Amino acid sequence: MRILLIGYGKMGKTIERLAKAKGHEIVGTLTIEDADRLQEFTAEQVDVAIEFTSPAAAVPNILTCFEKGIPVVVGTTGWLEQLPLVTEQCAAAQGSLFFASNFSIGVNLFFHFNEYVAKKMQRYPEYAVQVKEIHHIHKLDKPSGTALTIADGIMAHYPQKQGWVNNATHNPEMLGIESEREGEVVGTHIVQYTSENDTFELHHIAHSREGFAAGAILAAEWLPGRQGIFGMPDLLEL
Ligand SMILES: NC(=O)C1=CN([C@@H]2O[C@H](COP(=O)(O)OP(=O)(O)OC[C@H]3O[C@@H](n4cnc5c(N)ncnc54)[C@H](OP(=O)(O)O)[C@@H]3O)[C@@H](O)[C@H]2O)C=CC1
Ligand SMILES: O=C(O)C1=N[C@H](C(=O)O)C[C@H](O)C1
Repeated sequence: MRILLIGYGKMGKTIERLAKAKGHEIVGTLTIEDADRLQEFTAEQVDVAIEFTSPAAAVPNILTCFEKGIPVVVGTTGWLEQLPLVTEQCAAAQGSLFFASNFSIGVNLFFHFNEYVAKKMQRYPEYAVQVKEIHHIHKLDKPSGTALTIADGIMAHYPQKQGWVNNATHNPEMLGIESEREGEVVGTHIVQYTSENDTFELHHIAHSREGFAAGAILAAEWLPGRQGIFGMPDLLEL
């Protein structure tokens, strides 16, 4: 497959290495310096674009891919408040978008078990639930996209929660999401249930970026030929 990499940082470079090892061709790598070059590419030259940039850059890049008819796989986090606009534009342009806050297979299984556990635990009000995420110091968005997906999964089963706050909280109507930035931590997510007597946790630790990159390449192999907005549950049939 001919892949255009929009964003050539930590993720773009990892994806390039794994995609080439699978026999894919990288037709271009774009950074902030040459972002305008996206305009030069056409759907005839590119089978799929993979976008890992920054919260500010993601939506313009997605909309440009729609205009050009280039299917786009997006891993960038921190832009989801603009999902209604993206959804509208995707329908208008008959575009193809695959988005995941986290492309790792392990994290997507974690999402699945998180919902199962939340559904059970909400029957036991003596347990307080909170989410914690730890990432490297370069990360721009807070809370992480993954933590927000985890929070959605918990809140779906806790009708008393009105929303989330980005810190620990004793307010039973809010879900606390703690964010920690530390060194080069790749990505750690924890869901913690605590009572006076005990604590139990669901814990996911990414050891490298290869799991994210491998999932994004699977999505890029799956997306062309499909129209609409898709995510990991579609790909993994979870
Ligand atoms: N969904 C998932 O599984 C994962 C998601 N992420 C998310 O992906 C995003 C990128 O992460 P990461 O690779 O670590 O970040 P980096 O900062 O290492 O890389 C970002 C890259 O995007 C480039 N860039 C910025 N703006 C533009 C633009 N307008 N057009 C083209 N390129 C641009 C930067 O250019 P320059 O080099 O010139 O600065 C850089 O090359 C983040 O939002 C992160 O949260 C990360 C890991 C997994
Ligand atoms: O910025 C990162 O590095 C990561 N971002 C994603 C997120 O915001 O959840 C996924 C992963 O945790 C790494």
